[in-house]
Amino acid sequence: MEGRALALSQFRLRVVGSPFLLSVDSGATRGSSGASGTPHSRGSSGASGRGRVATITPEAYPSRAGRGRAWKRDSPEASPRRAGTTRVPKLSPEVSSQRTGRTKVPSVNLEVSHHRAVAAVRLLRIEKGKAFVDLLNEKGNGSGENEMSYVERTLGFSTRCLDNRDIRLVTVIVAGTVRWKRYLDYLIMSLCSEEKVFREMEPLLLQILRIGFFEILKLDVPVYAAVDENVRLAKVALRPGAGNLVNAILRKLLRLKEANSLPLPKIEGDDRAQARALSIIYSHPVWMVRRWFRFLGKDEALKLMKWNNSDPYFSIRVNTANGYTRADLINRLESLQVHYEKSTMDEFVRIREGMQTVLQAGLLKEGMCAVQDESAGLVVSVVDPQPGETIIDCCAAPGGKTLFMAARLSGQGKIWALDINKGRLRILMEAAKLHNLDDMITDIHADLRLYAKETIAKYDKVLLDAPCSGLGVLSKRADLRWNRQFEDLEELTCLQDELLDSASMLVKPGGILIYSTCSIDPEENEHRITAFVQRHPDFIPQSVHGYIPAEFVTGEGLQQIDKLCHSEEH
Ligand SMILES: C[S@@+](CC[C@H](N)C(=O)[O-])C[C@H]1O[C@@H](n2cnc3c(N)ncnc32)[C@H](O)[C@@H]1O
Repeated sequence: MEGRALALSQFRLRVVGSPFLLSVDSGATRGSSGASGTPHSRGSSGASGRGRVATITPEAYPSRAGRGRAWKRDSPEASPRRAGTTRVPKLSPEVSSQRTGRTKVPSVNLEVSHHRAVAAVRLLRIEKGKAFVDLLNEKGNGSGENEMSYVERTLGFSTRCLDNRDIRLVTVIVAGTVRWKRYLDYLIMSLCSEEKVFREMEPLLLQILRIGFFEILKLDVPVYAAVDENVRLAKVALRPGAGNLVNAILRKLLRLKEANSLPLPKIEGDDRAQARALSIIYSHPVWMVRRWFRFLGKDEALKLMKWNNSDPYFSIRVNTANGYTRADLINRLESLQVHYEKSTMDEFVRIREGMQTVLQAGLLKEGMCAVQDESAGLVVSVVDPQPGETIIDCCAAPGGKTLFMAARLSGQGKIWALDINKGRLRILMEAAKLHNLDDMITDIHADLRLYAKETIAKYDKVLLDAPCSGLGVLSKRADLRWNRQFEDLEELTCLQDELLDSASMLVKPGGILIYSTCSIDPEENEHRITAFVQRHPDFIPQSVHGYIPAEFVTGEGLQQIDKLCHSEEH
């Protein structure tokens, strides 16, 4: 008999889980329940009551939980809406000492465009590995004050505190500038009088130029704003000469853009040369482009790069465990005038703009919803938690899927959330408590490879949401493409094999093992399953058809790759 392993790669609809479904070859059915030999029984009780939770779930921000940035508005005087207003407010001494720990009152410089100044400093810090790209955050949790003190220290003056519009602009500029870095740098270098000028450019000046280039080329910001504001920022933050250089280069860029003659490389020559040209035009590392040429073909590689460069939307999952329905969530969004789209998945809505409003309105704190990718929801749909089942989430933290699975159990059943990272596990349990799901979830702080050897516990369903390259989420994680190296893949695939072997030891006879990653790379997906099934002929790959909406499998969404794996008749 032939089994089928479905590999779902997901770049078209920004759907990022690639769940693989494997059942133990015991002839038992999917619906079996009850852990055998499970040592962690705390009893499972219903998820009643209304938890109050402020959570940004990890799907959207996998590596940033608990490290957000926010700005607190100090006073209306300190926050005039636009740059360039004539009044120059001073922050109160109280605010000043809160922010900086010093008694000195920093002067707020209103000559510069505040969001550009903050974006430039943030870009500088990202480049040094000391900040993250996202800015989606609730204001007022204190971390924004740190951010502002970085701005003050770096620029030598304060900007006023940012309002929502500024925060959105910083987010757009920072994410876009990071995403388009290779393209922008190529052009900046081409427009410098000599390469040395670019190579030796001081870091802050380079960030200001990148912002100007990005605004002109990708945001179509009016000339006077893109040129004048960035020139002024360079003059004030650096020196007049720096402003003159920015002025000269940006004006040169404008002329070339108007004449439609940007000095970009031609897509010609052999595959290697074409990959190099495309890596500049679409701003990706060359090794990724070459890899996608090989695995996907040129056309698909191109589509993927365009997709990675598009603005992501956010998905929000309504928290049914707290008694809310999607209609409740939609009502709230409408009252907040936040535009949304319904997902084909019942619990989800999509938001392109207005996330800041949702956060500030406290919808997450109320436990009404969580930010979660639909792709993560698809993985949970493939797990298909049934009341009464025992499930172990082997790489659980910070817990987006654990919480959704627990909600789907409708108060009956039990989930064990295992992770090697204690801090992330703590975040998971705090969220579980706020969602009133903590009775159903037990955390296990362990290395899965050791835990699997030592325990006798077996579970109905075992989810392995493995650590991966994240190559399927490049549009949401703008910096990831620059942080990943080709060599990472080999290390990751070894770890994935080890974790799969360990996870398989936890599946009870007749149980199910689900493997998912947020990568589109076949080495991390199909190849791992093929290798696993060869090592473990007692596991039979199953189709995920019937578990997730067909749209995600065959439509504009997930690309479906069917792969036949031979297994023994049973
Ligand atoms: C992709 S993330 C999991 C995301 C999570 N499933 C969710 O939905 O929020 C991978 C996780 O694997 C954990 N991990 C890595 N190596 C591990 C190991 N040897 N044992 C257990 N967990 C591990 C990491 O700490 C990380 O939290």
